[in-house]
Amino acid sequence: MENILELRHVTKTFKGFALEDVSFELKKGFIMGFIGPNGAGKSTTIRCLMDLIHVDSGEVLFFGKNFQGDCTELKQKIGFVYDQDVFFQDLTAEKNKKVIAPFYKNWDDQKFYRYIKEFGVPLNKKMKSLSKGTKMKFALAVALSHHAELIIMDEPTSGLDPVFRRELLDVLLDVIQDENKAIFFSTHITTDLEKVADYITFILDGKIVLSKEREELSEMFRIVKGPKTMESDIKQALPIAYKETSFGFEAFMRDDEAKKISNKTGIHLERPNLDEIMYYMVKSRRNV
Ligand SMILES: Nc1ncnc2c1ncn2[C@@H]1O[C@H](COP(=O)(O)OP(=O)(O)OP(=O)(O)O)[C@@H](O)[C@H]1O
Repeated sequence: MENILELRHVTKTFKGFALEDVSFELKKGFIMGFIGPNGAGKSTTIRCLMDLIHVDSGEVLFFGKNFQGDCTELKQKIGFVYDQDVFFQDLTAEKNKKVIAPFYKNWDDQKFYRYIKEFGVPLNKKMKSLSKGTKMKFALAVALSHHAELIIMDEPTSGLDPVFRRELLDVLLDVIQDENKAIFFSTHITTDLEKVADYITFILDGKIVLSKEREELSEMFRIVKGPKTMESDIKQALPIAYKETSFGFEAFMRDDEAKKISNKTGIHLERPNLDEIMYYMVKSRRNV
């Protein structure tokens, strides 16, 4: 199956922070969630792939091709939602649309107005007077209205109320019905990803620690709970993270390690959700 997006060994160094050897791929027909704690490098990675900042080394391929220096054609194929104000703040939403639409060969006015109506964006108000969430809705409507093949979004659901967030997830699932498209977005709201993401890529301290199918990821780890008397058994089983609780202990470990001790009396295994996976991985800062 064809990769719609591929990063190969991308590095970018700032004073005090570096993206190191960032590699992952996204195939057509799938949604990938990009997660990691504050300052892990999500926005920097997205800026690198949108060529808003230049990579020091490595390669970014879209549709199997390196578009470096030939972004005009590429931008037609990508719907991009950025985490900053990119529209003309003194113009109304309608005027912004009039400026933007001609840049896209496949601009679809009907689709745009349908989303604007569905999302409840007032077109006659100046951008600067719109709330953060409404600006995000406008940005989403634009990104979805030019038949882009790849939608890239930096924290699109932050600032959105839970009702609209849910509606947006439905829109994303609808977009991905077309198996030639793909969606890549960063977020801190992992419950959104539990609903829609096929793949999860996790970045920590500028390095990719995981890029896996969501289903596979949920089978990869276990939270193991047990009484204090089992402490030495658990420590021998090489937990990724371990903490004492009022009942005994809680350990985060790989499923294959957890299985080895699962039949011992008092041991209880739970499947972690994405928040818990992120929590323990960040705490341990260990590669798996
Ligand atoms: N232009 C820059 N110059 C120097 N440092 C930068 C620059 N841009 C980003 N950084 C640093 O890179 C690190 C990663 O920032 P980035 O915005 O990519 O993180 P993030 O994962 O998107 O975080 P958040 O979840 O808080 O949005 C931070 O320490 C940030 O200060």
